[in-house]
Amino acid sequence: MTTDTPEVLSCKGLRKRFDDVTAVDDVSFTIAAGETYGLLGPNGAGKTTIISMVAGILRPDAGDVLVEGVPVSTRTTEPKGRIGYVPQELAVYPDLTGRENLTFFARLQGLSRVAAARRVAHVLGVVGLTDRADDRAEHYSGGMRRRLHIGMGLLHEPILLVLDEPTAGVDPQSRNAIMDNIRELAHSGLAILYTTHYMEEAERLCDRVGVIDAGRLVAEGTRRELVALLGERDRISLSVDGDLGHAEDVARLVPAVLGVAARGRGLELLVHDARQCLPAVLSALAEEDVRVRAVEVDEPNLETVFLHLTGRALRG
Ligand SMILES: Nc1ncnc2c1ncn2[C@@H]1O[C@H](COP(=O)(O)OP(=O)(O)OP(=O)(O)O)[C@@H](O)[C@H]1O
Repeated sequence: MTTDTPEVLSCKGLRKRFDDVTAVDDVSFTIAAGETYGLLGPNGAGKTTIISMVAGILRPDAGDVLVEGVPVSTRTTEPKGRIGYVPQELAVYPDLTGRENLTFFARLQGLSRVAAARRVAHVLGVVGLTDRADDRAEHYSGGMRRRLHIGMGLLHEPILLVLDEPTAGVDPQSRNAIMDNIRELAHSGLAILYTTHYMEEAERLCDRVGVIDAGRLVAEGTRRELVALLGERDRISLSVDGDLGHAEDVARLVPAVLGVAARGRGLELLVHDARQCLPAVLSALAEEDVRVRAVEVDEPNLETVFLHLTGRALRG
């Protein structure tokens, strides 16, 4: 890589241990301007630890974070000023209006009264809260509070926006609004680093995805590139009655089954050829009195990729 590459963020060989837990193990990736990069992994995989190091809040044991080629460290303010960091915990004052919340942070960042008012009005528009700007935040929905929170990360005009599970705990409609906001921000040229354990979000929103498992980046690429890692493999979804753990154990023993994960009220199976192996799966389950209510053969998705790479489900 040369110094004039268009990468906004470059992480090289990041490592972090907490006592005897290796939270992040040799993670490297880059994000270009206008690109949305998703870190996808289950709870505890190390996503928050990675982005805390990117945001300069946590010092890596090894490795570097560079923003436009300039190292980020916990001791310096530059180039942290180029990063908008939106952590999981909401920092919204409920008894202030949306506009007052943003103005408070804009003034803390040293903007004059006039400059703050102008910037806040712009950010309220970006996050779609102009109509409700003068209502107190305590009357906002969870999704609106999240968007206000994202707005706080945009006040200082960052070039890199870092979002830690920004849709956690919001309803599907608000989730869509948040994702629309993020897409617009990427179109405007921001580089976006996004963490999620929702496969659907990563698939819809991210140009490239880094799959994180137990602190390691186990694969990286576009959705198409990641699915191509599976080769000629199919995904079978089964809805079953009764003991899901037992059904999972039975399915795992069928020779043609490459991976099994319990999900919701059913099982996801990774197989070589669904049509060929389905009879064996169904008869093995029937022999063990597992009742199958529905069978679907689907295109592989990022969940299947995760199952293939780790042998486990992304989420239960
Ligand atoms: N301050 C800390 N002290 C000790 N262990 C920690 C600390 N922070 C994180 N860990 C551990 O490091 C690992 C990675 O945690 P991290 O929060 O980065 O995962 P995550 O992928 O962001 O999960 P989640 O989606 O639940 O936030 C976990 O095993 C966690 O328990």
